[in-house]
Amino acid sequence: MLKLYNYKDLTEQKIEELCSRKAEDDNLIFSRVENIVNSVKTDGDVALLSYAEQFDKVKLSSLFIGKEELATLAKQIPSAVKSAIDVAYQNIYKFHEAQLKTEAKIETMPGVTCWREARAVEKVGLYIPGGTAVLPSTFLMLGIPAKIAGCKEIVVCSPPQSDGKINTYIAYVSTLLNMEKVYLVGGAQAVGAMAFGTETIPKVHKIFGPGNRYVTEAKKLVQNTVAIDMPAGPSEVLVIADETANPSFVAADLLAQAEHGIDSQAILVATSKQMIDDVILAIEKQLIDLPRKDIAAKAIENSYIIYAENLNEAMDFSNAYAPEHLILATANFETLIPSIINAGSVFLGNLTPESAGDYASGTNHTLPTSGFARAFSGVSVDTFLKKITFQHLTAKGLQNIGHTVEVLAEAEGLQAHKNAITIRLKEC
Ligand SMILES: NC(=O)c1ccc[n+]([C@@H]2O[C@H](COP(=O)([O-])OP(=O)(O)OC[C@H]3O[C@@H](n4cnc5c(N)ncnc54)[C@H](O)[C@@H]3O)[C@@H](O)[C@H]2O)c1
Ligand SMILES: N[C@H](CO)Cc1c[nH]c[nH+]1
Ligand SMILES: [Zn+2]
Repeated sequence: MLKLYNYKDLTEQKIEELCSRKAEDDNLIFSRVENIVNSVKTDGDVALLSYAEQFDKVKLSSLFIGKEELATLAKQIPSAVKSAIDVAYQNIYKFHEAQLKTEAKIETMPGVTCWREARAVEKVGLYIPGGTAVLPSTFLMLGIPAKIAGCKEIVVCSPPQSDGKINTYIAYVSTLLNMEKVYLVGGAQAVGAMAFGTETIPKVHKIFGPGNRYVTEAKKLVQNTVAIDMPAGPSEVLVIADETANPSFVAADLLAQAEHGIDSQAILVATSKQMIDDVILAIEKQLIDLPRKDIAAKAIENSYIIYAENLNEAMDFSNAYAPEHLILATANFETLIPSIINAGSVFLGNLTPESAGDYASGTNHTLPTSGFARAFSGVSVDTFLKKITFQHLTAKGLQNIGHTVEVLAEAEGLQAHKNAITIRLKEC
């Protein structure tokens, strides 16, 4: 069961260790991923077909499913799921569309105007996980902002099913997003394929999407060649609970992330010892009925509880940990918001389950894990855009700024820089 620590007793070193997310086999995973990515780089499709046999247990006759077949598969989904996907699509679209903003042009000096314009990354690769659970919700979370941003070429990779096809829900989302095809490739090999290109899979400029440790390690590895959204690995949740929390709700939220995989993290930081006992009991009770109880139990075993004396201490730990998801299971959540420094996405109060954001409220569920929330944001329309700066100088502008640039260029000993100003000033 969950290990329990008292925040007051934790040394700096212990806090670092609790926040590190290191695993004993990290080096092994890295070297496996390196081998996979290198063999995709050298052997292309041959390697992809061989990895599909090895990891996905399928002999593929084609590395992709085209638009027509996707449409046929999409027709097979039950109407209740179709309606739920449609609602999620609309909410995610609405929230992300509002992120498109035009910036004002700024006149920094009379006649000197500077501004930024957004342009979509032209070729993007989306990874849709499909190992232990197929995640059509991730397809919505990546495909919708990519479309809103205006990306020209969208390459989609997801592991094949054992029949060599793709899940019907994934097919339905691909029709909603008007995708041409879905490539049947998973894991580190999918990341390698999108980074270097193969005979079948186009090379992209930026790779997006979550995945297991293999996928995430591969994304980190290919960064010399291609940009990535962020490291978005095994799911994490940190719940801060005080005496106003509902222990059954807290247990449900912890288990929701624990069921993603045995390497998920489900951390409770509570300010009441009674609450801790009640949450542990509720976890034991709820686990019994979960189809993925073995996975969830293992993840819970790898996680821990911290007793903090007050909400400030709890928030200090949370900021050090930088969780992918932070749930404030307290009626007093408003007062805590200003002290949140590091978190991927935050869920406020006792009636806001993380599952709402995972599927349908509108926010993006592709979020930084392993402490990367200290420096990265989750996926948004911005992640698919580059901001290009522009400037224009009139004759007046050149006269106003000229002397400053000449002096600075001189100070740096860069005469040609200075001349580019002087030669123009002579003309106006
Ligand atoms: N951070 C986020 O935003 C976010 C969002 C959704 C999901 N997730 C996480 O994504 C992950 C999905 O993992 P998954 O495994 O279900 O699907 P996945 O698609 O990420 O990985 C499946 C692939 O992993 C590869 N693989 C499996 N075992 C391997 C081995 N021994 N050696 C080499 N490659 C191997 C195979 O190619 C397989 O197709 C979960 O950990 C989940 O928590 C994170
Ligand atoms: N919790 C995951 C992000 O860590 C996203 C997800 C997809 N489906 C269910 N949950
Ligand atoms: Zn989830």
